[in-house]
Amino acid sequence: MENGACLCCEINVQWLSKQGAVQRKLASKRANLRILRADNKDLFIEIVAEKSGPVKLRFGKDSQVHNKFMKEGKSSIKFPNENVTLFLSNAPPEQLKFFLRTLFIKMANGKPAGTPTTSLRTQVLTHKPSQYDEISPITNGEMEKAVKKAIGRSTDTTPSPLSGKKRKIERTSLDKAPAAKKLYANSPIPIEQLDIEQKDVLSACLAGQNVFFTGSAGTGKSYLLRKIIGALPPDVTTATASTGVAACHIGGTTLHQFAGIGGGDLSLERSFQLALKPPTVTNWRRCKHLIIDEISMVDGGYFEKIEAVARHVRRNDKPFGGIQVILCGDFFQLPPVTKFEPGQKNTKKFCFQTQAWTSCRLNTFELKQVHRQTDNKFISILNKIRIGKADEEVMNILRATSKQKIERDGILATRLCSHTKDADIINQSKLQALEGESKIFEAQDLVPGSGKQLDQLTPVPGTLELKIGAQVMLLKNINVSAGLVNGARGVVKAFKDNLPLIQFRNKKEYLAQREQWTIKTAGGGSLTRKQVPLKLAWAFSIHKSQGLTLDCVEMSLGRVFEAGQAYVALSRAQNLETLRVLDFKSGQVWANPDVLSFYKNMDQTRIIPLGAINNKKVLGAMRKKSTIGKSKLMMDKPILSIS
Ligand SMILES: Nc1ncnc2c1ncn2[C@@H]1O[C@H](COP(=O)(O)OP(=O)(O)OP(=O)(O)O)[C@@H](O)[C@H]1O
Ligand SMILES: [Mg+2]
Repeated sequence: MENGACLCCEINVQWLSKQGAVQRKLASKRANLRILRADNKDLFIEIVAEKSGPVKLRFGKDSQVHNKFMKEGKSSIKFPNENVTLFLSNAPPEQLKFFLRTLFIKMANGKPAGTPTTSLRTQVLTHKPSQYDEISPITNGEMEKAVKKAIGRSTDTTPSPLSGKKRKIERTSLDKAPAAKKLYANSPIPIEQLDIEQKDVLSACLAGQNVFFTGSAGTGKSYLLRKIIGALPPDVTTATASTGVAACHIGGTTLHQFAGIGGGDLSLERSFQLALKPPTVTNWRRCKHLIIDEISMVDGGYFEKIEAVARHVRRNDKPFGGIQVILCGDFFQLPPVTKFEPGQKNTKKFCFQTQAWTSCRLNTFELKQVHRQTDNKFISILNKIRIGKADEEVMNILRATSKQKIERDGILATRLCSHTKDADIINQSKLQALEGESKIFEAQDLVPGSGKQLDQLTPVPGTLELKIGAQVMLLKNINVSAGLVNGARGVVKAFKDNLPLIQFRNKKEYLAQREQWTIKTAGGGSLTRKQVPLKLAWAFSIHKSQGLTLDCVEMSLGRVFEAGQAYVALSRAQNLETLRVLDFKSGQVWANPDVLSFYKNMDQTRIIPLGAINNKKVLGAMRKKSTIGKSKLMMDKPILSIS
C-alpha cells in the first residue's frame, strides 16, 4: 500500500499486429505489477501473473495512460512501440492512483542527462540482458518538478505523457482540472495524509480483520472510511451507510438498498426469500468487504437480520457469511430512527446490544485526534457534551455565544432545527420574503423516474429555487485549497449566464456550474443527477446535518428529543467564534445510558498496566487475544471520564 511502484489487480494484456488483430493475450484475475528501471534508465512495467512468466513492457514518452475510470479501479496503458495495450481492473482506486502518479512522476523527471537511449531492438540484438532495479521512492524534488511540468503544460498544447493527446487545458474553470493534475488532486501521497490512529485502522482493515472504529465528531471517521474504500478492490467491496446523505458522502449506497430485505420489519423467512432474488443475491455473494458508516443509526434488530441473511444467502456459517465487516460511527451521536405505533413498546436497540455484533469479534478502535475543530477549549466542551455533561464551564461558554455576531458580508448563520418541518418552513418563508425574481434550477436525472430515489440518496434537491440574496450551502468539494468545500456557506450575489454567482464567507466567488452525483444501485447499475451544487441554508434539520462540517451555525436546542441531538448540532461548528447557541439549558444535553456503559466497558478493557504496554511481546499477545485495537492500547489517558 505504501509503495506506489507496486500494484495488485486484474489484468488483460493484448499484443496487436500492425493490422490491429490480437496476436497474443494474457489475462489474469490477480497479477502483480511493478515499475522498474533498466540499467539504461528506461522505465518498465513488469507484470507477474499466475501461471505465466514475468512480462516487461517499456513505458516511454509515447505511452498513453487512460485514467478516466481510475476511481472505479480501472485504467488502460498503451505501449505504441510494442503495439500492446494493458487493461487494468478491480484495482484498489487509491493504489491505482498512487501507481499511475508514480509512473507519471518518474517519467516526467525523465532519464538523467547524458544517458544514452537504447531501443529494445538494439538491446535484443546485442544479446546483452538488461538489469532492472526497483525504482526509488518519489522525492519531494521529483514531485515538485513533475507538478511544475504539468502546470507548464496546462498553458500550452503540448502532449501530456499521460494522455498522449494534444489539447488545450482549461485552467480558469474551477471544475475542470487538467488530466495530469487529477493524479495530484487532494493528496500528494495518500497514506501520508492519515494520522497515526487512522493508519492503524487502515492496516487492520487491509489485514482482513472485522473492525469497528469510533471517535468523537470530527475525528475523521468518514474521511478515513473513504481512504479504506479506496484501498480495497472495488468489485468485491460494498460501501454503505445508514442514511442516504451519509452514503453519498462516502460514494456508496444505503445499507437498506444493498441488503434488499425491505425496512427490516418482515419475518426472517421472508427476508431470506427476498435476499435470494436477483440482483440482491449476486450482491451478497460477490461481496467480500462490507462497509457501514453511521452505524449508530442502524437499528440493532435490522443488523441482526442482515447478519443472518448474509449467512443464509452465502451458505456460510461464519459471522456475516464470511464477509469482512468494517463498521464506523459514534454511538453518542444520533440513534436509530424507528417509528412506533401509539401504545407500541419501544424495542429499539443499538447494534452493539446484539448477538450479531458480538459474534463478529470486532477489533475496536477509538480515534482521538479531532480534525474538524482546532481550538482545545471548544474540543473539551464538546467532549463533555458528548457524554451528557453540561457543567458550569460548558454553560458559561455556550451561553456567552448567544449574543455574538457571526454574520459576515451578507452571509447569515444557518439555523439548526430539531424538527425537519421547521427547517423547511424557515427556508421557504425566507426565500419568499426576498424581493426579486426567482430562478428555478431543475436537476437532470439521467434515468427517467429516478427523481424520488435521488432526492433520498443525494443531498442535492431535484428543484432548486434561488433569488439574489438567498442563503446557500455548497454541496461538493469544488476547490479544496480555495475553501470551496462541501458545507461552505455563501449567498447568491447575481445570476450570470443563467447560473448563480455565489459569494462565500471567505470572500471567494464561484459561478456554480452543474455538477454530477452518481449513486450505485443494488443491481450494479447507477443513477446520476446533474444539478448546481447548492441547497438553501437559512436552516437545516439536525438529522440532515449529521456528518457535515458547517461554516457558521446558530441553534436553539429547546425542542431536542433524542440523546446526542444537541451534541450533533454543536459539533458541526468548527469553532466557538462561528457558533451561536440561544437559550442554552443543561437539560438539553444528555447521553443514552446504554451508550455510556458500552463506552465505559470499552474503556475498562483498554486500561492495562503501563509496563505491559511497553512490553512488545505482551502487547502483541494482548492484541491477538482482545478486541482492542493498537491505537487504543497505546494511549496513556482514559478515553472518557464517565462518572
Ligand atoms: N488526517 C486528516 N488530516 C487532515 N484533515 C482531516 C484528517 N482526517 C479528517 N480530516 C478533516 O476533518 C474534518 C472532519 O472529518 P470527518 O467528517 O471525516 O469526521 P467524522 O469523524 O466522520 O465526523 P462526524 O462524526 O461528525 O461524522 C473533515 O473536514 C476532514 O477532511
Ligand atoms: Mg462522519
